Amino acid sequence: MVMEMIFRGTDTTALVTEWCMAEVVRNPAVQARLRAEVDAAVGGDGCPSDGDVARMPYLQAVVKETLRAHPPGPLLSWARLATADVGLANGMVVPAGTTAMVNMWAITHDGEVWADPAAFAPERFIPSEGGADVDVRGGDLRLAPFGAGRRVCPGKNLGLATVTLWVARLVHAFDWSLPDGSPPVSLDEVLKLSLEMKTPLAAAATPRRRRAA
Ligand code: HEM
Repeated sequence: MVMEMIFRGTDTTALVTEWCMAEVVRNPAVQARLRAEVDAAVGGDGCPSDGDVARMPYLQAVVKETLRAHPPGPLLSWARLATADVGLANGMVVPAGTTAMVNMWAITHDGEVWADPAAFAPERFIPSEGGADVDVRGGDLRLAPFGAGRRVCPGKNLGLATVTLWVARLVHAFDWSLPDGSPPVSLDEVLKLSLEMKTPLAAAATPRRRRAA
C-alpha cells in the first residue's frame, strides 16, 4: 500500500507543480494576479496554509488549467481490457477482449471541448468570469486528470491539496523569472511513466521579503 502511494503519488505531484511553475514563469500576468490573491489572503509575512488556499479561487483555477494543459497521466492508466461487451451512450459497443485507452490529453486539447486550447487561461475555470465550474476529481469528463469511476486516483484530494499549497507558498515567498540569458521556457513534453517537461524548468527565485531574525 505504501509502495503504491509512493510510486503513484510522488512524480505526479512533483510534475504538476513543475508544470504549474513553468506556466507562472512564462506568464507574468498570471504570476501577478496569483501573487495579489495570495498576498491578500495571507498578508504580511505569514505563510499560506491549507485554510488560506480554500479562499483562493484564482490559484485553484491556475492548478486546474495546469492539469488541463499538462495532464501528468495523459493516457490515465494506459490500457484497460474489456472483460465483457460494453455498450456506450452513443450506441457504440466495445467488444469483450478489446484493449481500450482513454486519451485524456486529446480531450483536454480538443478545440470543440475547450476554446483556444493552446492558451494558458485560468479564467476558463472561474464561473464569475464566464468560465466553467469543473470538478477535476472525476465528476466531469471534459477534464478528468485523475481518471473517473471505480479506478479513479485514490490520492486525488491529497495530490490537489499538495500542489495547490506548494504553488501558493512558492509564489508568496519568491518572485519567479527566467535566469539571465536563458532561453524561453520550453513546453515540449516527453512521455515517460508520466508526462514530463522535456527540458526541466530552470527558474530564478528571488526572495520577496526578509523575516526578522
Ligand atoms: C496531482 C497528482 C496526481 C495525479 C494527476 C494523479 C493521477 C492519477 C491517474 C490519472 C490515475 C489513473 C486513474 C485511471 O486509470 O482512471 C491514478 C491512479 C492512482 N493514483 Fe494518482 N495521481 C496523483 C496523485 C496521487 C497521490 C498523491 C497518490 C497516493 C498518495 C496517488 C495514488 C494513486 C493510486 C494508488 C492509483 C491506482 C488506482 C487504481 O488502479 O485503482 N495518486 N492517479
